[in-house]
Amino acid sequence: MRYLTAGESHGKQLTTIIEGIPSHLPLLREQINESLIRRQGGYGRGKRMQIEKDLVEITSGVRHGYTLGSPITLVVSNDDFKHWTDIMGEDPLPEDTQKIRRTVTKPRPGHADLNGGMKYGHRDMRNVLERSSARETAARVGAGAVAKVLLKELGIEVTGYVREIAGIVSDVDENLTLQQRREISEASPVRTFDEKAAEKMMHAIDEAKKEGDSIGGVTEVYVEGMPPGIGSYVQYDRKLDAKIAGSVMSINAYKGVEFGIGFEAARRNGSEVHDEILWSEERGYYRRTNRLGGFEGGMTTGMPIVVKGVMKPIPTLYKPLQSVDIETKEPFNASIERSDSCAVPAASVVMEHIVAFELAKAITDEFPADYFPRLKRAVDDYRKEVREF
Ligand SMILES: Cc1cc2nc3c(=O)[nH]c(=O)nc-3n(C[C@H](O)[C@H](O)[C@H](O)COP(=O)(O)O)c2cc1C
Ligand SMILES: C=C(O[C@@H]1CC(C(=O)O)=C[C@@H](OP(=O)(O)O)[C@H]1O)C(=O)O
Repeated sequence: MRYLTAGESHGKQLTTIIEGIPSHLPLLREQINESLIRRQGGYGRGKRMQIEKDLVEITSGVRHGYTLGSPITLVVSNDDFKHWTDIMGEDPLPEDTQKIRRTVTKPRPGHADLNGGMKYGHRDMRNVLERSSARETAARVGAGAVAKVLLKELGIEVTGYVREIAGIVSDVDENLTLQQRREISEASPVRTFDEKAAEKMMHAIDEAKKEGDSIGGVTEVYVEGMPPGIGSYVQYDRKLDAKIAGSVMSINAYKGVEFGIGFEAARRNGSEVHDEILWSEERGYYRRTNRLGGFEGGMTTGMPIVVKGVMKPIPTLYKPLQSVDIETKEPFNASIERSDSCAVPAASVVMEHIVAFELAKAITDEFPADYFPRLKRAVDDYRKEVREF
């Protein structure tokens, strides 16, 4: 399985092409829309999200509610495009262009503007920001939503939520089931558990906004139902935890990844890190604890996968941060742009879908099948086999 996305933030549309989804998987447009709508929400988003109403059009690969096994194309229109037709059109510019050019020459620290401009020779850095914008995560969530449908049919569920914003931590009772995690976090405007922490987070977002600043945080994804042994220890590039980590790091503004207790492992003895192995007639092999977050040797253990990602504060600030105009080489203080002040709640939805895609890819790599019922039989047989090990 693989996918590509295309589209500029203020261009006509976002397009996702997904390859490798087996045929005969039941798939409805509404299942993708549900994910897209969730991504748009969350406290702290800016005015753009009031303009967009992300709804998908499936233009290939699905017929009468089932996948065909051929590439699936998803299209999400940018409603904002109608305000940008003169700036974003594909036709050559007319002679007298001064009025509509409005080139971006002031790079924002923390965004892709300057490096992208130098690399691609774009002296109008709009050509960079249009594609580096996290608008693209809508296209990625579309791919992840399809992956989630496949996983669910195989008894694997994935959910994402917020653990921390601006240093305010929301604890999660580790005994909560996936369903409980999903219900509680969905009900919270900051997509988290502890109501007191949620209040403080919202206050922090309001304060940041007032001060023209931005804040980051930590999101967590929790997965139930992955069979053990998915991924591999035999070659570095087959380790599934490494693939997930790379994928999470590819989300805009993500700066780090942890599995289970993560960096805390550096501060504990081995006896307080490793998860003891138990067996019962009822459950087969299982672990007393899940501090390693569901991975050993690059493979799933069969315990829930618990992975965290850290999102830096958003780079576009109203508060001045020094930069240099590339035309005049003069210093300037931050250009005022419309922006989110905190997108951590939305990013938790993005991360959920990014992880889901990696998992679906790992499953289809492990059990190659072009026909979904054959894939399901292979996974069921494998579950039985490892249960009897
Ligand atoms: C859901 C989401 C929304 C974002 N919204 C904004 C925004 O409104 N303004 C902004 O400057 N950056 C925003 N970002 C972050 C930038 O896209 C990101 O910092 C930029 O692409 C540079 O990439 P890097 O931070 O990974 O180095 C957002 C990120 C995510 C995941
Ligand atoms: C459009 C989305 O997020 C955008 C991500 C983003 C950025 O620089 O990453 C900048 C903002 O866009 P604009 O410049 O149009 O206000 C966000 O709204 C979205 O999530 O759908």
